[in-house]
Amino acid sequence: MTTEDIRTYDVIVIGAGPVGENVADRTTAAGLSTVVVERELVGGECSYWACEPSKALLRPVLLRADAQQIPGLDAALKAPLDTEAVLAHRDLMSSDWRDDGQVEWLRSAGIELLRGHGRLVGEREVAVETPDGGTVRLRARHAVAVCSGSRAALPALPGIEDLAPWTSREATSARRPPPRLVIAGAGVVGVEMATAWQALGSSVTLLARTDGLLPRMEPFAGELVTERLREAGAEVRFGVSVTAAERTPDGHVRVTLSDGGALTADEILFATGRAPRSEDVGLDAVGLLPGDWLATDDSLTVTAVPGDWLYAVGDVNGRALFTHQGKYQARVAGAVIAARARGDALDTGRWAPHSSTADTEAVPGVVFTDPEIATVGLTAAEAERTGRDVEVVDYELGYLAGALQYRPDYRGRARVLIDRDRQVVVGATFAGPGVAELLHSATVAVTGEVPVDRLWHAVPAFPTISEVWLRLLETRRDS
Ligand SMILES: Cc1cc2nc3c(=O)[nH]c(=O)nc-3n(C[C@H](O)[C@H](O)[C@H](O)COP(=O)(O)OP(=O)(O)OC[C@H]3O[C@@H](n4cnc5c(N)ncnc54)[C@H](O)[C@@H]3O)c2cc1C
Ligand SMILES: NC(=O)c1ccc[n+]([C@@H]2O[C@H](COP(=O)([O-])OP(=O)(O)OC[C@H]3O[C@@H](n4cnc5c(N)ncnc54)[C@H](O)[C@@H]3O)[C@@H](O)[C@H]2O)c1
Repeated sequence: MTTEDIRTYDVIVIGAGPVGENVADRTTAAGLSTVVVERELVGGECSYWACEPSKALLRPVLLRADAQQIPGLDAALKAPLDTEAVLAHRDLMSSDWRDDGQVEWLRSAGIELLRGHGRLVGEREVAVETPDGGTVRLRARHAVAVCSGSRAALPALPGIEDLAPWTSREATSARRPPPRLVIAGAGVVGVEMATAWQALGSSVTLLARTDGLLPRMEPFAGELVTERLREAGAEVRFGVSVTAAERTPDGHVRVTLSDGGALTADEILFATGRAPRSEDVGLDAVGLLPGDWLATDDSLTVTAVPGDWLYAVGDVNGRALFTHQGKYQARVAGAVIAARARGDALDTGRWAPHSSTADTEAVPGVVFTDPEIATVGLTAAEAERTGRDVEVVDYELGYLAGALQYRPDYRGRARVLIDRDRQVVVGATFAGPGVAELLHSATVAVTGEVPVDRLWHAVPAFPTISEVWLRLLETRRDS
């Protein structure tokens, strides 16, 4: 290798998903020359096989579910969805799996793009295997940020390689609804995709190995989603998992279940969690184990590697697997890299600019099902598990004038957790139609550590679903 093969930048970013793009944006804005290495599409999982296509599939389903209950609109909305039109809109929202727009954005932001597969090969060094079969060696003056994301984790079932099951990628990009779709896994991907494909024409069987859906959330969230899925015609089964599955000669899927039962379907989706995309990024070259989550401290620095030059940001660090949270980490990591490059001391205290404190205190998330589930901070079970002394306050959203205006058959519930010592909200869950846009009020209350007494002065407009905040305070006062 000659010296001409080596290109030097201030910062190298591996992976141009939403997180890598944001790290690069922040370091470039700080005046650091930055190259992003991408082996597939600029925009990553979120733009093409996750957030964007899934929400494009779900929006018409949720809107229709609400509108069907509104007098004057109900009759017009009884007909099935126009599946072809929904899928065409999904294609548009996924930019037809072309990344020209995002490549142009990188260019306009002054970020260099190098297409190819990047691997760490030493301290501050990355080798990139380019599409033409060549290798480009990159050297970083300051930092390398691994933003390689995550992929679907499949269960270790015999013969799964020959089964060609759906993962989140096929579930978000399929060209038509399979007549019968079995979904294994009752987390966020499982319930969102069950909601979408049942409405788009599939007969969905959703298998949860737990005794409810969305097991990491407040139990009422999963109960409400189960009710609606069943009303929509899906079969939802608890306490059962897949023990074997095979593709039959006629292309169907034969599924054997842990309860001794069996199912035949056209496709099976494994929505059984994520694994870090870290098996082939050269972790062994820096003394780490390929395939592991890349653990970091709150400044997103990989502390197991000396020298404060290696960062892991977004899904690959396993801290909070959401686009918005990865982008938050990217803003923090960008500030950390820039500060270290200038020789400035870091400010890593709680809620300080160089600490991703929200990853542990206030991760917001919305599940776009009917009804929507919006959560931030702790659940009651997490509070109990971690020994936090909290007051739990519940309110039925269907009692609110704003909820009944929104949808006359409104069913939903809200729960907030109040830290007894500090008298601040440390967790909130809203489950009901249209609650997604309510979530940020709770996120602000949790991150701002707003005293509960002050919340009495935050007056929600009438008649909105936000009045739940007032009702929760009144319920607490009167109990
Ligand atoms: C079905 C589904 C729906 C979701 N919906 C939502 C949602 O509504 N809201 C939300 O907040 N989150 C959602 N998520 C989660 C969200 O998609 C992820 O949190 C987000 O994509 C993580 O971004 P990232 O940049 O860390 O990783 P990714 O988006 O996975 O991007 C990583 C990039 O790195 C590239 N790469 C990997 N290895 C290399 C290498 N060695 N060399 C070069 N390039 C490499 C990949 O090709 C990819 O482009 C959803 C996830 C799924 C599966
Ligand atoms: N709207 C959103 O923001 C959104 C949407 C989709 C995904 N996501 C993100 O993507 C991540 C991945 O979602 P996910 O649903 O794949 O993972 P998840 O971890 O949320 O759920 C996986 C589920 O599969 C179950 N499971 C695991 N192995 C199993 C097996 N062998 N058999 C049966 N069940 C099994 C688990 O008990 C769990 O309930 C989530 O953490 C979420 O943050 C976000």
